Amino acid sequence: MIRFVDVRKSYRVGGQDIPALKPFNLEIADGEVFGIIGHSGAGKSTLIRLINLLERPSGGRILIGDTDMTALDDAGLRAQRQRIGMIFQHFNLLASQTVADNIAFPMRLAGERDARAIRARVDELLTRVGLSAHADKYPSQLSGGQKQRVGIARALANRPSILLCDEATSALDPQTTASVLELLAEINRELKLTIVLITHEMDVVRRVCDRVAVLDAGQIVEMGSVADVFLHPQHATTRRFVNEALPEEAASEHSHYAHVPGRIMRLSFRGEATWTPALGRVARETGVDFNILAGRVDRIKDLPYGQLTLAMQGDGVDRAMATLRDAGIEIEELPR
Ligand SMILES: Nc1ncnc2c1ncn2[C@@H]1O[C@H](COP(=O)(O)OP(=O)(O)OP(=O)(O)O)[C@@H](O)[C@H]1O
Repeated sequence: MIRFVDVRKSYRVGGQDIPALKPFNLEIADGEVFGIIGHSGAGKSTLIRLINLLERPSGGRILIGDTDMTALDDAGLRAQRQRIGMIFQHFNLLASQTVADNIAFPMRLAGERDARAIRARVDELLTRVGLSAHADKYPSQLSGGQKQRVGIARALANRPSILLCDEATSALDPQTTASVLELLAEINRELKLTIVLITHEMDVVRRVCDRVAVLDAGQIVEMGSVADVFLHPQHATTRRFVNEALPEEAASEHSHYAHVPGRIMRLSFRGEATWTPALGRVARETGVDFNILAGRVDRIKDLPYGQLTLAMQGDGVDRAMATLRDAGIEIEELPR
């Protein structure tokens, strides 16, 4: 477990303390994929860098398991940092070293001298990230996605229990992003690593995270399971991020529905409810008419979900809503 207890962080700029993170508490469970989303300057990098103490907090304590990171001396901190791997937006590979040497670097830094043990571990990691044929290449000979895979292999070299991802897919195209996120999900599943990632894209959170915190101007303004936050965003900042991930619906919502007769409902289906034929049955039973205005079926990590915006008409609308709710479908009436 990673625990932030009353942590705050200010930067000293020109003799003044500028707050970057207001006091907060946060717990990240072992084995979860935890996302931190926020706009530029919200404090995401600061927060993630506090975990391995690349930034020192201005107050409060950061605990990993039973270890108070803030109380360690330099040697203790070096040892703890080996339990924490990190990957970066711009990969931070050593340009003059081969892929194999980049991956071996943290092992050598940790004092490993056995060349055969290093080679065996490098081969194992190259297989895991799908780059076995590229061991002797240099970073400049690789694509962005391949460079990030080297970054991931390097981060895993010393068998960490935590992996920090600092905008790890922001420099990649959508398809490469999807494959790197799939690799992170696989690593989380198979190695039971805790993953903390920061991003400014809700789609990254939706694909890979279990829980998410929304950071706005140095404050956590919303936190919860990705399904809850994604399907029912509460804070204005969260809504903006979710709408960016659902551009069609967001654009059509308020402008186009004004002339549509009936009551406008947004239905959210999760898990099994996504595939049940509840709508047709309820329409037959209650005599309501419905008109589909927008819809989407997708996944939140491994959970199938659907969202439908409907215009419903007829005397049975309230009864239809109650029946749909009984079937496990969440319904929200949109203001007109
Ligand atoms: N080393 C520093 N010295 C002074 N101020 C800093 C420093 N690092 C960050 N800040 C300030 O702290 C605030 C939070 O910055 P931070 O980099 O954590 O945000 P961020 O959400 O990661 O943004 P970005 O996505 O642009 O990196 C910003 O106002 C930033 O200007």
